[in-house]
Amino acid sequence: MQVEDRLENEAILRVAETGTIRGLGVFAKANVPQGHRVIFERPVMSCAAATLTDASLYYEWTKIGVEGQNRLKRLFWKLRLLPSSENPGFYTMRRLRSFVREHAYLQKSDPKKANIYKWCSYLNHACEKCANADYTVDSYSGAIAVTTTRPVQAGEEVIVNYNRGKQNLHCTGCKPPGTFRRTWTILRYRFLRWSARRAWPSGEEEPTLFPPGHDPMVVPTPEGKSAVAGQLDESGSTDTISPETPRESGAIFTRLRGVYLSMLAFFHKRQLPAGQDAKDIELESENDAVDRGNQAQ
Ligand SMILES: C[S@@+](CC[C@H](N)C(=O)[O-])C[C@H]1O[C@@H](n2cnc3c(N)ncnc32)[C@H](O)[C@@H]1O
Repeated sequence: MQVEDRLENEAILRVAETGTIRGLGVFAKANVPQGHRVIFERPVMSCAAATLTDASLYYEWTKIGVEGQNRLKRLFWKLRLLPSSENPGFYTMRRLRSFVREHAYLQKSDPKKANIYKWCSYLNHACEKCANADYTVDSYSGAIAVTTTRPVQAGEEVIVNYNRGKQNLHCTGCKPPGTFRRTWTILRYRFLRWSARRAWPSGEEEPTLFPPGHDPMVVPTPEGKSAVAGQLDESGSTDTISPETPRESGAIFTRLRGVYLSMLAFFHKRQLPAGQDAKDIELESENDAVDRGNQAQ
């Protein structure tokens, strides 16, 4: 096997925003030939798949402790709004469960496990025809390998076909969503990411998807030189993104957040008994109360 055959994970991939309803995705930093193993990794978290509603996830989440939880929060922004705690409450567990449902791959061990991976949990779905890679999960160790099924160009998204069970994702390649659904999903998604970024305590370094000093555009080559990954296409295709293009504007999202909070307060107020004022209602206060109640039991 040649040295370049072993380049995988961060050596040839990066996680970036797709600019589509798929949210974040995994992109190739260099041209990858067909049949190349682009990802090989072990789970960063694992729990019993059939028991997502019972103690398994709770056990795993508390077992890794606050430090482990913070490590996962660095990898997955969707977890960042959750409090790190050795005694997570109802709300935390509910968010965690939906995260696992969305991001886990099944390991066919006995009992079946739901595994979260650093790279694979960012892979998006496409139909068999449009997918450019395939994966296998080792039923013993849970290690996952993703291999390209056709050549992938630098800047192209690595996509696999994983629509199974109850997940009902469309292939955005050959079945693009309608304008309304696309706009709504992208806005909602960006708003959530922006909130997650702001939720990180000020003064602490904001978590990134890459280690410090890592330049996602520079691809290490086997000879020890560095090659700059090819620029992404300018065709406006929704399947590729330009890393230089700033995609988020703080002002717009501040305004959107204001509108969103006013809407929440308005609907909340309608549900209150007459005379009670809703102006002090804070986001998630209901869930916090459930959390506290749960912990008190
Ligand atoms: C394994 S995660 C992939 C990472 C995810 N895109 C993110 O930003 O965290 C799977 C989730 O990505 C989104 N997704 C993946 N493929 C999609 C597709 N073809 N169309 C719409 N959403 C997709 C769905 O929300 C799905 O639940």
